[in-house]
Amino acid sequence: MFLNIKGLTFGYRSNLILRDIHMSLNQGEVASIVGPNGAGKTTLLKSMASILPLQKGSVSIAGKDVRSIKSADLAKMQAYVPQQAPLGFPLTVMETVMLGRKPYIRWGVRTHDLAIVESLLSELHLNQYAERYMDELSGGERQKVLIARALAQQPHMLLLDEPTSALDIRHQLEVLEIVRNLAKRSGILVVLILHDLELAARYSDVVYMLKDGAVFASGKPQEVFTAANMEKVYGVRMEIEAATYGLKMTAVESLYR
Ligand SMILES: Nc1ncnc2c1ncn2[C@@H]1O[C@H](COP(=O)(O)OP(=O)(O)OP(=O)(O)O)[C@@H](O)[C@H]1O
Repeated sequence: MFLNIKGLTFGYRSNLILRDIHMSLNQGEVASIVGPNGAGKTTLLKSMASILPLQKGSVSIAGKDVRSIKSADLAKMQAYVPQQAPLGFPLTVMETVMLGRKPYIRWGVRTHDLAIVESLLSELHLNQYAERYMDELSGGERQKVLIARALAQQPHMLLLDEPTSALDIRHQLEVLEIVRNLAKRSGILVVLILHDLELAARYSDVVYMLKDGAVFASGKPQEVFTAANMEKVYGVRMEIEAATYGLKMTAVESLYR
């Protein structure tokens, strides 16, 4: 297993958020973390990314405890894209994506770094924005640039917090297809937080469904997205059927009325 999480428990002050999480993920897999608002998805992803300190339990990557990996090495192994990133001082799209190369750049930008950035801008159809400043982009365009920056890191593990929330349907599919191809082609482990469960079913090999900070169900999409699980976790009665591309889920009624 490439990523192993054992007994991860985390709290903000006395408030327990994650309870005894166990996860095992392989390279080349696309895994989604789903669950209702406040279930602990972002807290879990930040714990995986070593942004939050480990309080209890362990996280290991390629057999190594993350606490024993130097932060410069960790930056080459994993890339994390938050829901929203602060803009900071003004940078162009090109400069922002180039920041992803930082862990590899010692004395200056090489033609190799430039080639990687240019190929990502082209793959994500961002070339025409290369010289634009980040605050001159739409929310969706900015989200794609942040994904390009993460890919420029050439990580073994890509952690994306709701990468499609600001994107229209065409760009949602574009981004998810790019990351899925990357997982399959380059053997990267991709972990996504997704609220759109049909997209999660369509693009994930494995799904972790959280409820109140614990893993309620995990496995293949069709094993996790059952009407019984949806009712218990989301409090919504749903009809779920197999579709050409994954699963079709229709909310029948909320149980809170
Ligand atoms: N910095 C913080 N300090 C204290 N509590 C926090 C902090 N960040 C998050 N929380 C709390 O932790 C819980 C889990 O938050 P988290 O952001 O992990 O949930 P989530 O499942 O990602 O939610 P959403 O779907 O709404 O993004 C929430 O109750 C939230 O209020």
